[in-house]
Amino acid sequence: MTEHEPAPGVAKVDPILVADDVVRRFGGLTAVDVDHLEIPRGAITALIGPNGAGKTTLFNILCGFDKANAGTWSYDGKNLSGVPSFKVARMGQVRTFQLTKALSLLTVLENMKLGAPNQRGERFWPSLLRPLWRTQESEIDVRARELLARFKLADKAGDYAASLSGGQRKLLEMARALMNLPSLVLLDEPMAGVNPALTQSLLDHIVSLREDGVTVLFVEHDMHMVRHIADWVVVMAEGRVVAEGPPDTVMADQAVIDAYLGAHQEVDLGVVTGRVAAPTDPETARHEQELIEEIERERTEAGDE
Ligand SMILES: Nc1ncnc2c1ncn2[C@@H]1O[C@H](COP(=O)(O)OP(=O)(O)OP(=O)(O)O)[C@@H](O)[C@H]1O
Repeated sequence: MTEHEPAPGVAKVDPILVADDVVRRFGGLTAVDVDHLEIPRGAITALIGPNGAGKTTLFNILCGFDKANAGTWSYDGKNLSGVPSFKVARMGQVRTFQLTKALSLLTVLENMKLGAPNQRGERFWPSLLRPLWRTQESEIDVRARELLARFKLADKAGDYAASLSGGQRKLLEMARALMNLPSLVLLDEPMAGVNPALTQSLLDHIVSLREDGVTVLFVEHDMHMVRHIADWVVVMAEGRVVAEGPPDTVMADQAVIDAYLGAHQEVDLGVVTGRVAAPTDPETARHEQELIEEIERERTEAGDE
């Protein structure tokens, strides 16, 4: 990946995501203070670090779910600073987001359709061009069902998402992100709250994304979880990137061990923790609500026909 020893901020041959001088403060607390970070294209990168290291905050900034106080970041050479998350998604960089209460009241198939790009959000034109809209609808339906089959959720298509187990929800979140044909997928603790049997299946799906040419960046609290699948590991502590490199090199790095042990995480290391729902920026929440209302209208129309 590089001719030099891996060090925080190391340059990559072909980065897909580049961040510079990104700072996020909450009152007097500096949650993120990253000088320079490059995410390699076509690889699986894990963002790890102890509790409170700033991983989630940085992740949310990179995909437009939170705003930084300072800094710039770009995806595929396009500046993303200040771009809201649903526009970031249309550019091909998609994050998974946890099933909110509203989304769990939709069926599994409807959840999948919500992940499709450039359709309902721009609905004036499609409604004027109804036949075209219908073609797009059936293409979306086919893609959704193919992905559900791949993620072994085909027989759940008509079930409410609320009825899925924790692990199945994680599979649905990942499958839904793929509706957007992304080139970069950001996964927020994909293994959190998942039983060991499904963890292996989730890990396999992450590896299969890379095989499809998709770049993956995922946040993980448990550093042992990443050893098997990450090509590259970025370690954060106290808002900063303290180390990066291949998993085995990083796990043996004294700065990394100190960061974890210094934060008194030794008891927590093997634990897969449940996470709170990711925050939603107001614009994305409004967009999501509009989509839900439209699905509900379509359900009513279908019932009337
Ligand atoms: N909305 C917020 N308001 C105030 N402080 C916040 C907010 N979000 C995060 N923080 C603080 O910023 C710091 C970084 O938090 P962040 O959630 O990014 O860490 P993390 O590395 O993802 O930790 P974890 O593994 O526990 O999820 C913490 O001290 C946290 O308390």
